[in-house]
Amino acid sequence: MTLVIKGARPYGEGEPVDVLVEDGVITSIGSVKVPEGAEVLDAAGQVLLPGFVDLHTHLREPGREDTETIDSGSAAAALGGYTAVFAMANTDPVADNALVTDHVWRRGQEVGLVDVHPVGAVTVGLNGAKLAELGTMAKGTAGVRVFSDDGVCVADPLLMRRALEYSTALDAVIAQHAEEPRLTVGAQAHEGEQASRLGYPGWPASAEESIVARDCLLALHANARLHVCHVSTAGTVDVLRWAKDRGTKVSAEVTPHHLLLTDDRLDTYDPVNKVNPPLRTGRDAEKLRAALAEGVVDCVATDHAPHAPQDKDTEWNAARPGMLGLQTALSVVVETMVKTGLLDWRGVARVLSERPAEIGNLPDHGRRIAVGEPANLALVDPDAEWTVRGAELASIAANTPYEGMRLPGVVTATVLRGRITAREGKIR
Ligand SMILES: NC(=O)N[C@@H](CC(=O)O)C(=O)O
Ligand SMILES: [Zn+2]
Ligand SMILES: [Zn+2]
Repeated sequence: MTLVIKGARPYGEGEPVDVLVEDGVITSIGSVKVPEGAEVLDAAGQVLLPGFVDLHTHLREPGREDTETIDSGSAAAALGGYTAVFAMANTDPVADNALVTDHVWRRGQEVGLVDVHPVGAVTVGLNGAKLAELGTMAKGTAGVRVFSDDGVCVADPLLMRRALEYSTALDAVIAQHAEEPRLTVGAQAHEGEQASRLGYPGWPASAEESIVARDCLLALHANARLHVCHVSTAGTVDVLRWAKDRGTKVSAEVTPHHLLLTDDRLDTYDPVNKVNPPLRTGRDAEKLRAALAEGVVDCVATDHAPHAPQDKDTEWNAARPGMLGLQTALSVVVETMVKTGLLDWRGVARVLSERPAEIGNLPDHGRRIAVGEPANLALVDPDAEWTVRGAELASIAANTPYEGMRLPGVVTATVLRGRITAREGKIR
């Protein structure tokens, strides 16, 4: 299996080069004579990046295969430039045991488009009452290294403390959906002017920030690793900075939608904009962008959350929160971070690939583009634009908030272990 990527610029830097890939490994970079029988990817004018890694995806299998499967979600991921994704545990049944986590891993490998790493639940049934068997999931075929009750918060501080303590022995990380549930009862939108005007019960910033602060302290005292899911407020950035300065082993992600969208969009009452945590203010989005550029927020994770029309196209209060993200993430990062001069392509590689691979403990993803390294790669046309159409995305569900938007940056090919998984918008 030989592949030559012709004329790409790694990290968008320097002169165009050819990259030779043999048996899944980069074996030469420079001017490459195409070996007989080799596949050629013409990459003139394109940026070559390490394949993206998504720490936060909802694939809905098992349980809601009418909205997304490991198959359809893997296709969306490959088309979005991803070579590895972490599938959240809030499925039905919940991924709170090795039977489910090993199934998700094996099914992902069968599909073969992207490495699907199951996230294990922290508590049995996501009920927040009893720790799940983290050790059994870690020792299974899937080798689970990320645990989360995402969708709900591990609100009990004693249970969170135990989970953090236990995770250190497994070399794992606890990813927290930071939402103090007592502060968000009935909440429908970011607590602020816009929610008051529209008459929605508010989701206060303090519900997120208080849990992040608490968990940082728990992690610091346990010398454990904490990952904060979908950071959405300016105040959380301040808490993270404080915790990191004190040596807390905390990492954090921001979603593309919290970088680009604000609660201004709620004027239309369209539930496509309903998400948890809610879209915040322009000031929050601006601070999140700066924090991502600086590294206080480590990476971008999609929180790709497919929903069926009957659960989403309803009146606002009844609609499920969440939005698609896998195929639009790169473009939203280009729009918010590259076009604004906050990140160069090296920075894009850091926030979409290198840091998430480190946090998720994936040794073969997020690697340097260099000889001897595994060929997990994404090729991006930096000058192209495209118009988002939910119906055309690979996901079964179509709940994209970017419908009809024109966005910059097109993923033209994705390579997993030397094999092309997506090319020119089509799955291979
Ligand atoms: N983000 C969301 O609004 N929804 C997620 C759950 C979650 O990430 O909290 C989902 O599973 O649909
Ligand atoms: Zn969540
Ligand atoms: Zn989520």
